[in-house]
Amino acid sequence: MAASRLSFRRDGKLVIDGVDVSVPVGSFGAVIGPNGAGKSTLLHLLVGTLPAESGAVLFDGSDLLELRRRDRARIVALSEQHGDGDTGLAVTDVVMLGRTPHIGRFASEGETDRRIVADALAAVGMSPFAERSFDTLSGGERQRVHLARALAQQPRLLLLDEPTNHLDVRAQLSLLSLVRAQTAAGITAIAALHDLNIAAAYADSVIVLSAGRVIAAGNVASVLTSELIGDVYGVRADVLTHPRTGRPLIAFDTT
Ligand SMILES: Nc1ncnc2c1ncn2[C@@H]1O[C@H](COP(=O)(O)OP(=O)(O)OP(=O)(O)O)[C@@H](O)[C@H]1O
Repeated sequence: MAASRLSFRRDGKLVIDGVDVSVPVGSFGAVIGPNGAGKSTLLHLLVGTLPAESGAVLFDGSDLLELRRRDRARIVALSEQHGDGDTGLAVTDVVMLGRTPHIGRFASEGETDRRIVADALAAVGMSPFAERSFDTLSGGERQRVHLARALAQQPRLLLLDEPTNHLDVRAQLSLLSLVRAQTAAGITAIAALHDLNIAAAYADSVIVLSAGRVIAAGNVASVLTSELIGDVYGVRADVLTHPRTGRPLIAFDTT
């Protein structure tokens, strides 16, 4: 996946300013950066729910931004943390919405769609909640249903906006393992993350956004240095090496 020169303006102000993002197929890219840096906006540009002012998103030979909505939705899905007011739907129906781009215009869901939805719910550990009203779920349960809906869409490019938000530590690790399993199966994943240690532990590459611009990008170890963390977030941190994985381990200075 290679996005180039993406720009987006709000109230005349560039909030995404000529951004290039490249994430190899079948790998996991983390987008990090301070509040308001433009991470969510960038994901929305990639999935086409916000219109880019300029730029292209090349994936498997086509520019996703040029595709019709339905065709694009067969390739790229965004698991969001917001946008879930009262739906009045059962959990299984929310996840079935992910099948919309695959179901013929005048057709209805079939056995295959129901199996894919059941598998997606099982993958996120939400099968026991299938018939519950989505509106009664906790924040973490909703987050997992959002992911199930994106998985049911069977995208080749999976975008996740702060997917670990609301999740307890075990649910966080299991979600990231699930993303890792997806990339091992050839899916390309891009997640906006706040937890730098989660990014360091799971991502293959990191893209650092600040004020709508990419200020660093590359593999985790080369990008996540104490200098960069200091520059971007204005905090002090030592970057250690995880004793078993060899990946960066960030210890914030709280003294
Ligand atoms: N609906 C909106 N209307 C006006 N400005 C917005 C809107 N949504 C976002 N913005 C602004 O656009 C900029 C980028 O926001 P965005 O949500 O993409 O940042 P982010 O990096 O995802 O932030 P966070 O880490 O806080 O979730 C911010 O300055 C934000 O205030």
